[in-house]
Amino acid sequence: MSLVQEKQIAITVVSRAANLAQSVFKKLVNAETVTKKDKSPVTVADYSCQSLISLLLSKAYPNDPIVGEEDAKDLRQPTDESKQLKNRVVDLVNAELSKPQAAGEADDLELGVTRSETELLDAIDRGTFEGSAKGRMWCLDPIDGTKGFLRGGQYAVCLALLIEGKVELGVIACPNLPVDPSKPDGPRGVVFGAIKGQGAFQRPISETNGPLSKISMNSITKESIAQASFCESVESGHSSQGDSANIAKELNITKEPVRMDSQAKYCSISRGDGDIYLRLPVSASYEEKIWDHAPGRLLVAEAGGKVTDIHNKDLDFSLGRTLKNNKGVIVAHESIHGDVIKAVQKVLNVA
Ligand SMILES: Nc1ncnc2c1ncn2[C@@H]1O[C@H](COP(=O)(O)O)[C@@H](O)[C@H]1OP(=O)(O)O
Ligand SMILES: [Mg+2]
Repeated sequence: MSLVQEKQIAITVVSRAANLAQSVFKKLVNAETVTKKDKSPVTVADYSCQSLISLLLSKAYPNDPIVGEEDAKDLRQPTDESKQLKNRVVDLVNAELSKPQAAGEADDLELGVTRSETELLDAIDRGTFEGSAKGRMWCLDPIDGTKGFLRGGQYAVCLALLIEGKVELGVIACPNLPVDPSKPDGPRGVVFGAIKGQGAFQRPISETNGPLSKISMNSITKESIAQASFCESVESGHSSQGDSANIAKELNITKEPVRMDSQAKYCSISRGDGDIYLRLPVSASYEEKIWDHAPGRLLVAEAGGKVTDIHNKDLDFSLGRTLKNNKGVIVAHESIHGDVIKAVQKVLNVA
């Protein structure tokens, strides 16, 4: 199967999951959010989107492993809370699966058919692969930016195909991102995608048969770097906002940072809504997860940008479920990435 066909499949499954997430978002109540052992929140949308995407991917690629953020352990517990959550996941996924195939959606996914509870829970657990430098694997964050999802901000459904540890295909759906950035109150919901060597594109999620438009980062030079705008996490625990303010000062950037959750940051700078994305380590021990960066990294690279860590090293997706050989993430247009790295290393006192 060619990467172009794989792209159509990835866009279809991610867009379906984005529809599901949007429908949950409209009706989300606190009872549908649970807190995992590491204290991060997880919602019915996280489980449902992982189930839906893993199930559809397994129709198209029965032998491909999936590195997904969630597992179904908590849904398989014999408690009332677990059963309630599980039933809701099964209902939501089947509601989305039962919608017939629309024009433009990929063939061979058996859309229009509901599934048993066992199939849907097993699909979630297909995401427990440990990662590998060899062969093919999919990398899935069913709802990236769960905190953004809960606060009505940005969140993203994120999927990437990796071959021999390198990202070959990336698709990200952002249900809450304006289709046209110059109309923040206009329609929302955009799907982004990239194939290595073939560029980056976007399309409204709802237009399953619509054209994909090519996107690129703003061209920016050393001379215009002071006019750049940068984005960072809303959560100060995910990226040091004090360090980013000092880096901005070092680059003579005066615009306030744009704070948003999830890989929507990669998407928005890929289409020129902003110029730089800084993710600066807060804790020395945190290892970034591959599903938080795989599609975003390819999207930016295909839109003219460069993505490294604070040591100017490429992100290495071949070492398991985390980027254990990297610290932080620095994203900017190729023409200014070196200058941004210099400022980062000066402020953080690293080389
Ligand atoms: N200490 C941390 N440093 C960086 N990222 C983190 C940290 N803790 C959690 N994350 C991850 O940041 C991602 C969201 O990033 P952003 O702030 O850019 O929206 C989530 O996937 C979250 O993982 P998790 O879902 O396991 O909590
Ligand atoms: Mg995430």
